[in-house]
Amino acid sequence: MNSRIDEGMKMETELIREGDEAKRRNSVSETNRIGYIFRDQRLVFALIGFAAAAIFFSATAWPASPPHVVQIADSFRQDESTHLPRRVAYEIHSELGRVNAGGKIPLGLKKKSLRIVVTGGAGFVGSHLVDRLMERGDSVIVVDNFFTGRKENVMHHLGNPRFELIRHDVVEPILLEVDQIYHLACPASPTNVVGTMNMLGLAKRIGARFLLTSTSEVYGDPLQHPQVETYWGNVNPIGVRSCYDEGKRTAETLTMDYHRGLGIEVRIARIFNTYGPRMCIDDGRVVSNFVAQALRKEPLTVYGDGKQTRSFQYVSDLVEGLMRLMEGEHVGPFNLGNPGEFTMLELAQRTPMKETMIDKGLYFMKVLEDQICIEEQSPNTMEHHRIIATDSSHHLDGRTPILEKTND
Ligand SMILES: O=c1ccn([C@@H]2O[C@H](COP(=O)(O)OP(=O)(O)O[C@H]3OC[C@@H](O)[C@H](O)[C@H]3O)[C@@H](O)[C@H]2O)c(=O)[nH]1
Repeated sequence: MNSRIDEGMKMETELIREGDEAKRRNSVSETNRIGYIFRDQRLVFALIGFAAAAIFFSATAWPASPPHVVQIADSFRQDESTHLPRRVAYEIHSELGRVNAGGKIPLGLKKKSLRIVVTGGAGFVGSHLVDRLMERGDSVIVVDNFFTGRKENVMHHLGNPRFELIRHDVVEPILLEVDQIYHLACPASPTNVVGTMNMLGLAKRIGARFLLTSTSEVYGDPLQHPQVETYWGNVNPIGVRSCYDEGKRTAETLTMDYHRGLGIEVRIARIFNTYGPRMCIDDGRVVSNFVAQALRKEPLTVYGDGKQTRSFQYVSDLVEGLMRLMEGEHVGPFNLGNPGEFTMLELAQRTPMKETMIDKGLYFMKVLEDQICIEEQSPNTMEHHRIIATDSSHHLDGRTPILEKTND
């Protein structure tokens, strides 16, 4: 019995000794670890490493609120045309750094190229816009049904990997992934409203910024001169061209409704008479008519008494205006035109005819009876000056801009 107790005590003493031994070993290894850290200034190097990493990450990380998002918020405060916040999806889109439509870009970073669809991009104005966007380095999709547009206008981009051409009528919906939509396609028919709805639907679905090309014709036969954007116009709802005027007015209404109701980023350009290369010779406008008639040595058809006035802008000025409008912050209608005004008689007199007309008496053929003439149309371009800084070299005061450029 006693020997069993002795044995137990012995085991207990041994266990205690082993425990002490283990503790001693642990404390020795702890001392070794601490010693290891302090040896050869390892701790100093580790601290320097942490500090460097912290500086690097804080310098390269995106700010919590990127500059261009701040700009959108600022512009919202300036924007009196709406009380709704702007499209959230667009801002999120921007935060991802995939698009920067006019916002500030972080210092040192190259501006991202955009994916842009231009409806009616094979037409007169559309093709010039496409040229500029391609030149800027963007990826451009042209959607055109070629009713009035021509493939030749954009042929020179075929084969460029940043360019796509789709034959499509916008009265049918289309799904594309883009950052911006320039909606130029618009026949003078009631279907233009359907096309606009489809493209607004696309803008809503993909969170793209939408620019509607409207017209000075929304002012109808204006009672105010020159026309400011706040003027509501004087339009005949049942005239022969009313489907165009009223169609564009409805398109503007829809555009603003999509903006107010769904927060879509929208721009509206009210375009005044424009001329330049690639104009359709048979589009019925006064400039192309006069040029065609001069070339055919026919009398110029001056409608009415010829005292009605128009302003004419060169197409490159218009394209510049469209792009600045799209990239800028102005929501709501914006006149794009040239402030210089002419009567149609003056325009006819300025059309170079001398070599082409046999008899000076054939200069003008007045069509007096049933031509309905809008008396005065010219934009109030105070804002236009601010954003476009008009190029006076393109004022229509003679020959070359019309004849040379429309013939190339
Ligand atoms: O052969 C002609 C053609 C037109 N005209 C007159 O010239 C003036 C200008 O007529 P245009 O057909 O060139 O065009 P408008 O200025 O009325 O509208 C044009 O330019 C502005 C755009 O927004 C419109 O969409 C576009 O149709 C009108 O008073 C018209 O009666 C002529 O005297 N002779």
